[in-house]
Amino acid sequence: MLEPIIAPSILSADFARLGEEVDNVLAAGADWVHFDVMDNHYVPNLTIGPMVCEALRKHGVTAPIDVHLMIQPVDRIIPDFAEAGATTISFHPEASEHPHRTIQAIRAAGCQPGLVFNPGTSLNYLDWLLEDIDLVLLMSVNPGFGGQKFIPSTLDKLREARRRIDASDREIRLEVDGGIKADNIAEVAAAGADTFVAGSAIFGADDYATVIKRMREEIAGAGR
Ligand SMILES: O=C(CO)[C@@H](O)[C@H](O)COP(=O)(O)O
Repeated sequence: MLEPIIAPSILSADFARLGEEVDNVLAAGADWVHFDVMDNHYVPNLTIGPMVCEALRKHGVTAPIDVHLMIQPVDRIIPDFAEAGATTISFHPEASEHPHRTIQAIRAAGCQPGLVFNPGTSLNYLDWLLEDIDLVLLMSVNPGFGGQKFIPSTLDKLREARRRIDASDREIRLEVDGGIKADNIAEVAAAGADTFVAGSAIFGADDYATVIKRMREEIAGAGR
């Protein structure tokens, strides 16, 4: 099992003070910055794009930026995000007409490709794509908004994704996103996740360091 990664979703940060918020959450012990891109087409909300990613890099953010594309079409924005400093770029396979081509485009742009699965999307896309990606992201809410409740069937799906990843000899991260809190992160870790996105649970806390520390303790105690 890979070392756990905590990736706060900046969707729940104060956008008026984004650079400071990202600095604070990284200083509080976060590993990655989770960057949610919504287009008001594939999902019913509109957020941020490559210019904001580039602005965070110019601000001095050196931590990995984990870009989650909730957009359709997917491919034409990939070079822009790569140039803006994205580390991983994950997309929803059903939003791309040619998911394998999209994965190749992300890799060719110098980023790590990931596939994202909505609660209702089958893992069957992994049958022929797992060996080409570096990250599997399971949504534990329907994408579009922060602050939603964790969907419990994600636990079985995580176990199935873990089984598939363990059958591969490549290093592939298993990320989970949606309704992750200090109170449920242990069961999510026990089900096989190694990378944890949390928005409201971290940015809604008075003290980011305390909640991140508690999350790490819960993960460590989960008997992974
Ligand atoms: O991608 C999304 C929502 O579409 C997530 O990254 C949320 O931003 C997570 O927020 P919380 O459920 O942790 O508040």
